[in-house]
Amino acid sequence: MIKVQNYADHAKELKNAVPTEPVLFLKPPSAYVKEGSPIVVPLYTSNLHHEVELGVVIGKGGNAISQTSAMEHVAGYALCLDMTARDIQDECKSKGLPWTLAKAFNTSCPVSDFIPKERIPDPSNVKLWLKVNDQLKQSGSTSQMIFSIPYLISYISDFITLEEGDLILTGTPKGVSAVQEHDELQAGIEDVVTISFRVQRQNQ
Ligand SMILES: CC(=O)CC(=O)C(=O)O
Ligand SMILES: [Mg+2]
Repeated sequence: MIKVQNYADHAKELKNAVPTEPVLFLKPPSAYVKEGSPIVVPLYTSNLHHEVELGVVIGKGGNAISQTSAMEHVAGYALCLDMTARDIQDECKSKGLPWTLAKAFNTSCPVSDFIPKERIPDPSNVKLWLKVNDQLKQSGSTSQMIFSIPYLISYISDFITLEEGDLILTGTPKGVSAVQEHDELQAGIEDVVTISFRVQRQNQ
């Protein structure tokens, strides 16, 4: 699974520079969690953030994919949460270390069921939202993305050969915040899907 930083308002709220090229990082398959199972907060973080994101599911692999043909490689979408241990990420950033423990731990990527491509005819203009315990925290549109989906597919495939089943998370809009044990996270793509996950602390 490949991840990017892609919304100027989120970069600003974290006091990061607005990226001029996509910032890429990876999550392993063990990061996936489906509804019915909890998001487990690792013992080593005290500042776990939600980030709601549109996920793009690759149907046809390839490398050096052109922007014009990029959408032919898309099978569909998923609504995803990029759970991020912000305290660990800040520490890694200050030391120039990779973000692996901040981003790639078990259950760090809650996902919806697969959404066929036809259900989102215009992925460049869909509304995403996230609530914590019924309180709205994130509300944005993929129209605010810095880099379009065709650009991301083309850019990534120049460095990493894309394979069928790969999932590209396309970045989060502003409004990220810390979650606590027993919180209920609900998120949605307007008129398409909603998901719901409970937060649980890892056992000592
Ligand atoms: C700073 C980040 O955590 C980047 C990220 O994941 C994003 O969605 O933006
Ligand atoms: Mg993210």
